[in-house]
Amino acid sequence: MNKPSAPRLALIAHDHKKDSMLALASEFLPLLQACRLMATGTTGRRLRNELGLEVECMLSGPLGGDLQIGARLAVGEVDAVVFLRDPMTPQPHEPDINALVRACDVHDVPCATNLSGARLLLRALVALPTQV
Ligand SMILES: O=C(CO)COP(=O)(O)O
Repeated sequence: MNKPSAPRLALIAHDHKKDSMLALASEFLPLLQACRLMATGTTGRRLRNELGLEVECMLSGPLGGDLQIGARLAVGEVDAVVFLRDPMTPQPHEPDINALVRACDVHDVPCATNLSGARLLLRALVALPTQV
């Protein structure tokens, strides 16, 4: 991956939100192709396999993927997060999810947790002068 100054974006979606993430990624494909992407395991593999995006895949969320992204974020290696959470389904790894969102707040990293917020965030990235 050779995009040294590209924004580093983390993409995460719960199971009922994965199709929305794929649709969102299609909508912003040129931007995402220009970003350095990381994702939780299943989300990342779908982005890679279905859209051909280059994505660094962490573990699946329930196995620690959110925590891996949180750890990278805490040391300044993530510029923005799109985390399409499912507010209607209890998650076994709720503490990990909260830890990641908390890390975004602690380190003041923009984090969109629904589609409308994600579109605003991605449009802001598109508007950055160094982008696409
Ligand atoms: O559970 C998740 C985030 O909390 C998402 O993980 P996957 O992308 O591996 O499904």
